[in-house]
Amino acid sequence: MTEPIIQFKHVEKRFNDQTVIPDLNFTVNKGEFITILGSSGSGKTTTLKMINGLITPSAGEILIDGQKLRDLDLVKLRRHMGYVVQQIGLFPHMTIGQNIAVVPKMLHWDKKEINNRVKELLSLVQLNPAEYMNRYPQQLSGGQQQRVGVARALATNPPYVLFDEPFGALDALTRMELQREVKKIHESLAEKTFMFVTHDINEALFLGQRVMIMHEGRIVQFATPEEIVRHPATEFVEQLLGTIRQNQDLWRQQYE
Ligand SMILES: Nc1ncnc2c1ncn2[C@@H]1O[C@H](COP(=O)(O)OP(=O)(O)OP(=O)(O)O)[C@@H](O)[C@H]1O
Repeated sequence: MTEPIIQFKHVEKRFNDQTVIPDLNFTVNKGEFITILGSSGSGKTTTLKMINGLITPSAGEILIDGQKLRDLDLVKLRRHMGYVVQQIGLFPHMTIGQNIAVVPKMLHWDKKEINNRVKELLSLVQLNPAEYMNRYPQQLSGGQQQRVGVARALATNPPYVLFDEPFGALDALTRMELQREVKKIHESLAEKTFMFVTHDINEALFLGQRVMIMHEGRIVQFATPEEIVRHPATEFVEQLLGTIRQNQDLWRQQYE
């Protein structure tokens, strides 16, 4: 059964006198993996940050699990929302284990529980706990650091995880590997809602059970990857799909 978990109702966002999001309406259901795709400046990050309260809407209503976001305690809300960004910001003077344990510690989990959780999460993101727990962030590759970022976001078992271009700076192969991992993690953790911002159409279509395509602050299509590929709703969506073909053509021309 579908259960609405994040709802935007006539949400508007203005920065100074510039309206970047005029009227946003959508519903995400519990357990969905949603990707948000769009060109630069289309409002993807603004939308994501309105979900965890880092940005406040200028008008309209956001409901989280049926409750008005503006009535919620934002500190508590954020503890229920994992957040993974491109510059993951691991604390350089803390070990990987300590980095993952920051929020559980704040919540006064006991030492043994934290230790077990750190090991469990490192295994989940395919990093051997014995090898990585006591290393420092600078002793890890960019891809490994992003894995730690994903582990840290999942530390307190939040029902929602928000991703903002987390793999944007990684090389293509590492990126693909991490996309597969994140997809597997979503499948293995029942009922977690993932919202994932990207400007890479391949990533959006591969990861999203539904893909929200944004253009100039509006949703131009919000549908399954199959529906988008079969029936692009606008010329902009067609152009996006066209970039996949163009890349393939470029590649072929070069080597034929
Ligand atoms: N704090 C701010 N003050 C003023 N304008 C802002 C602010 N944050 C975002 N904007 C503007 O809002 C619009 C949407 O920005 P947003 O970061 O949401 O886009 P995006 O789709 O995530 O882009 P990108 O893919 O480049 O990160 C842009 O025109 C941006 O300049």
